Amino acid sequence: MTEITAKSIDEALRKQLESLDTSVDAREVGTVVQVGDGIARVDGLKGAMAGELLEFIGEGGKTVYGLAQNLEEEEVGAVLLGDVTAIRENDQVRTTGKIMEVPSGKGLLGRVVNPLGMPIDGKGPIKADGYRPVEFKAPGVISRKPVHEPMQTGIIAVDSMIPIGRGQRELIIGDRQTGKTAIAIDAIINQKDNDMICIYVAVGQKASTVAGIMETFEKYGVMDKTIIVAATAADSAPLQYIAPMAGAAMGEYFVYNGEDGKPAGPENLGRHVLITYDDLTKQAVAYRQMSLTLRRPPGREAYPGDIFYLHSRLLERAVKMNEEYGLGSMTALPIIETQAGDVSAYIPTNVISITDGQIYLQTDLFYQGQRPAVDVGISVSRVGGSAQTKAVKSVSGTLRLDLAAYRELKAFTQFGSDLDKSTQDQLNRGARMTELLKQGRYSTLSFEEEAVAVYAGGKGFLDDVPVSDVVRFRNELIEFLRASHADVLKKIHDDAKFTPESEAALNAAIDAFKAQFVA
Ligand SMILES: Nc1ncnc2c1ncn2[C@@H]1O[C@H](COP(=O)(O)OP(=O)(O)OP(=O)(O)O)[C@@H](O)[C@H]1O
Repeated sequence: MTEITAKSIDEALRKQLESLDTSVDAREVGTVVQVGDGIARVDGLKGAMAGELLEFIGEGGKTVYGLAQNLEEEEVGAVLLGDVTAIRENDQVRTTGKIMEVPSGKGLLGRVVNPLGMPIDGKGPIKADGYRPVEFKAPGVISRKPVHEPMQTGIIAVDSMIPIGRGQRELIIGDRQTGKTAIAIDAIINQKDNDMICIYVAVGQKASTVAGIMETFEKYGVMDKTIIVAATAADSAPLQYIAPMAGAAMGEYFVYNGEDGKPAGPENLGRHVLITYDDLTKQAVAYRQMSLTLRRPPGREAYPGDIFYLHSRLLERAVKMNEEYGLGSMTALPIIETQAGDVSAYIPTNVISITDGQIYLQTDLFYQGQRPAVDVGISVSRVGGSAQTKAVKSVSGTLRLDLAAYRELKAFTQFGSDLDKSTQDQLNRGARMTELLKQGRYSTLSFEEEAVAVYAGGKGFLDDVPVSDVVRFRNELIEFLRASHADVLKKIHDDAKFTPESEAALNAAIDAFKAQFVA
């Protein structure tokens, strides 16, 4: 008989353990100590990670998911994402070992989903190609490329003076009811005939508004390449908080994967995505609500200290990848609502400093009938210039100057009526150029049409057209060119710039149009 020693016991146990071939489920289990206002305090989850998905087991085994937010010494503070009423004190909570993910893939195109990726459009289940984390570390500079391709919005005022490039983050900012959403929607509608995939994230809007937007997209034929992620005003604060990140995650699938669903690379090109966050003010308010109920210390305007980090983390995810990573891009158009034009409030200044430029919309202009109400004097695009099409760029320089001179002179000449001819000419030109920038909703133009419109103004073809007829002149001129001089438009489109030949042909065409235009 062999002698039993500590060593032999140790060996025997070791052998037995090695022969076991089941994986060990090392999830922690804790209990709810307190629940209310959509948040829960959980005891016993020492190893929970920040942002980890927690599984709450409620009444009758019903599972509700939550997000671990506050990691304290004794407890974890979590926000609940589902049916809050199903969770009571002493219910079990398990860690899942992963951070929150949303379904992604082509199956989501044409659908309206909530921030968890569940369909809310009544069109049946969604077949996802995979899952992506809602929090994703933005790629570093080494894998990026400077922004260089245009992202046309089809709006003359934006494309000519505040050009946006693929991969850029351009803020749309203004008071309520100034046409912020209208610009974002027109930009999506303008992607109808190109390779752009669009995502519209609605935060804290009415469900009826979201339904209206879906109908608009369907009407203009872009819904099949668009995903609408909606956390409506009736949804809980955590859902509104997560919505922009969920939308970004759904977009990233297309940027980082090729057409075949495999990772993008030099041979397998990534796709282009346009994402609009409508709006980040409401997301910030939802996050503030969450943070206060979690008893985080309030900072400026009662927002938590990491609100800047929240928005910068989100907007850094807009990218233009380089050749090695498949050249995909994600362009972000965040929207921020200001109160009485106050851009120096906390959230507006934060987002202004994060983005690559902003489109300012002004209430005064809106009510004067200047729509879109873009204040071109203070709107900027910091990187889009290098992405602008040459045709538009060559005509927009004079437009900017004409408008700047006009603004200055107009203020100055309000007091006197005796004007010399050159001042009068500048005022006339400016008034027409300002008029030229007026554009109705859902009437986006291609870049060659925009270039032609600005060209006509800059070359003085409008100088003898009454100001009240300028918009009609522009619209009819474009119709005329489309109908009987499509070759001129096509030439400008193909060259992407004005050549002496196309200019001569265009001048002749505009003259022919003017001869039959009745003012
Ligand atoms: N270019 C335009 N031409 C005519 N009407 C416009 C134009 N742009 C916007 N509008 C009208 O202005 C109103 C406000 O537009 P929109 O809802 O886009 O503004 P918003 O700033 O997003 O508003 P909210 O503060 O409600 O989010 C709408 O009725 C819209 O139809």
